[in-house]
Amino acid sequence: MAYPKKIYLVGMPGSGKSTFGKKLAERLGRQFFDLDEQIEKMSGMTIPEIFADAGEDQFRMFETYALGMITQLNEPSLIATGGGAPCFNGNMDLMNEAGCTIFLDTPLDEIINRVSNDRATRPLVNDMGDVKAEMTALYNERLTFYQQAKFTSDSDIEEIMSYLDAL
Ligand SMILES: Nc1ncnc2c1ncn2[C@@H]1O[C@H](COP(=O)(O)OP(=O)(O)O)[C@@H](O)[C@H]1O
Ligand SMILES: O=C(O)C1=C[C@@H](OP(=O)(O)O)[C@@H](O)[C@H](O)C1
Ligand SMILES: [Mg+2]
Repeated sequence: MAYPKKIYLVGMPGSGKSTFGKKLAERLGRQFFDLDEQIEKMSGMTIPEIFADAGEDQFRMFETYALGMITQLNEPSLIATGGGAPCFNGNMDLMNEAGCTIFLDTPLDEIINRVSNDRATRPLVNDMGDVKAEMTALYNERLTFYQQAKFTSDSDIEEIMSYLDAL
């Protein structure tokens, strides 16, 4: 059977959605979209600029709009979402209705290491004082959304392919 037309990766910032998403899209032979890149193209601003100049609420509006646009495209695609995308404006329901959602469940310690080395491009993390404590709190807040994904994996491409093959 054909794979779902839309496959979305969800998970914490730093879990590897953008990096792993490209690999998985290649393996599936389908188009890859990074939601943040689409927002940057659409707005003509970088993600840090949007947060600084327009604020997070405006960013969330752009994010939901871009997600809707990509979801409506007819061709099959793999979409790496931003870490907050599933947690606002009913986006998780939209993704679950439109296709298949996969939670990249990278261990929190690994996520904290990665984002600590990579703060400038991540406005949410850049504003954190105690990254470890605040990332842990964010993870606990968001887990309820991420757990609504149809499948969970720690970026194991073979495990994910087996799941998709069995659909
Ligand atoms: N499997 C991996 N092993 C080690 N580092 C990784 C891995 N995947 C991603 N990274 C690094 O972690 C950071 C976050 O990855 P990214 O793909 O941007 O995550 P996300 O899109 O979920 O925020 C980047 O610096 C990236 O190079
Ligand atoms: O977790 C978040 O709210 C965000 C995560 C980022 O994407 P990544 O998860 O790809 O880093 C980006 O959408 C924005 O900085 C907000
Ligand atoms: Mg990303």
